[in-house]
Formats: sequence, structure tokens, C-alpha cells
Amino acid sequence: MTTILSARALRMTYGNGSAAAHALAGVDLDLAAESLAVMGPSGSGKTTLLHCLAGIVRPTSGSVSWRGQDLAQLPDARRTVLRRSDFGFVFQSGQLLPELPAVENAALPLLLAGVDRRTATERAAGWLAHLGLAGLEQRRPGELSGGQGQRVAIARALVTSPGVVFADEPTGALDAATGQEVMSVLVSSTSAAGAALVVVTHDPGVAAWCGRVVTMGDGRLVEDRRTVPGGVAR
Ligand SMILES: Nc1ncnc2c1ncn2[C@@H]1O[C@H](COP(=O)(O)OP(=O)(O)OP(=O)(O)O)[C@@H](O)[C@H]1O
Repeated sequence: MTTILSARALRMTYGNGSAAAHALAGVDLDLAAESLAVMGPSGSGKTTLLHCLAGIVRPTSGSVSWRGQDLAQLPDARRTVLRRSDFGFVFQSGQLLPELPAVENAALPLLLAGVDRRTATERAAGWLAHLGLAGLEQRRPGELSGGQGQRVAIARALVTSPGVVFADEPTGALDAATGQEVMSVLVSSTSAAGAALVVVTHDPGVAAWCGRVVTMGDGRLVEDRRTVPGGVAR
């Protein structure tokens, strides 16, 4: 499979002197159009890795390349456009704007990219319908269940047809059954869209949806395992 996102010798140190936290201590990772779960204990560097891969933070050293382009070499404006159009994001919760209806929340990345409102709304409504939310387009986030809200977030992540969706604890605020439903939707919809998926999770039941599971420990990758989604080691 072709590598689309690649990290080399990634190091990230927060603070300095005796207060320094070595969140990443030399990570190499190649990602193809696949679903990847990042597991590991609290503080092992999972979120920092996701933020570096997505160009949200700049690593202390090492590099991240997206389709062969070194993110650090791109001008800030180009990196911002890339984050909006080529990358989609799903967080644990609280990512939807409470005053906007679901369809406008889902359309937001297109509107920010300058797509006209009508086209953006149509595409967003199409994704909402695809994710099982037809009829709920005008509901505000406070009028949706946790699982429905995460589906809106998934629609928003996919609406620009990104190459990768990054999800940080996407089921962290949901009960187990709803979390499984959301993972099912997240994995199947990103795969159908031809996008890669990177999911940070503590939960083995969430990781089992992914075809590859890496485990972090003290800022390093300590295991890299391919699985048959559903949890059987290959
Ligand atoms: N903005 C920051 N400033 C200072 N230290 C930070 C910052 N962000 C993370 N760290 C430190 O870096 C290390 C890795 O943090 P990170 O959030 O990446 O771990 P994690 O595996 O995602 O943890 P969790 O599972 O608890 O979310 C930790 O020691 C953390 O305290």
C-alpha cells in the first residue's frame, strides 16, 4: 500500500530543564490508506503524536510528510489549507458549535474553504443522510444524543473528502454500545471515502475496529500489529 503520511525520528519535548516532558522520543511511522489505532497508557504521547501528524503542533525535531511534502517546510497559510481540506478531525466531544444546526456544523469546513453555501449545505446534508441522520439536519447539537452528535462530527470530518481523518478518543464520552456504533460508522465511512483513519484510544474494543494497532510507551512505538478488524491477530 502507498504511504500517504510519514513520520521520521519525531521528538517532542515540552518545557525545559528539570521540568522537560519528553512526549515523543523518536517515532517513525508510515501510514497508508488504512485504519490505525494508537493505544498506550496515559501520558505515553498518543495525543502529541496525533497533533504532530496532523500539523497542529510542530515537533521539536524530526519530520512529518504528507504525500511527500514536509509539513514544516510549508508556509503557515498552506498548512492551514491542508488541515482544512486534506485532514478531517473528530474529537471526544464539544466540537460542534452549539448555536448552529447539524447541517451547518457539518458544512463548516466547506464554508471556511470558500465553497458556496448552497453546495456546502447540500454536501453536508448528503453526509448526514449517509450516516443515518436524515430528518435531523436542523437540530442543534443540544437536541441530539451523544452518538448522533458524533455522527455529525464524522460528517463534518468527511465533508471535504479528506485523505486522513484523525480521531482523538472519539467514543470517550459515549456509553459502550453507542461507542461501538460510532466506531462502526467511523471506520466504514472513512474506508468507503478512501481516507485513512488514525484513532487515539484507551479502549481495546475501539482499537479492534482498526486494521492496525500501534502501542506507545514513554514516547516511543513499542508495538505495531496488523489485525483483522474484529480483533484477530494476523
Ligand atoms: N501542552 C503541554 N505542555 C506540557 N506538557 C505536555 C503538554 N501536552 C502534553 N504534555 C506532556 O507530554 C506527555 C504526553 O502527553 P500526551 O497528551 O501526548 O499523552 P497521551 O498518551 O495522549 O495521554 P492521555 O491518554 O492521558 O490523553 C505527558 O507527560 C504530558 O504531561
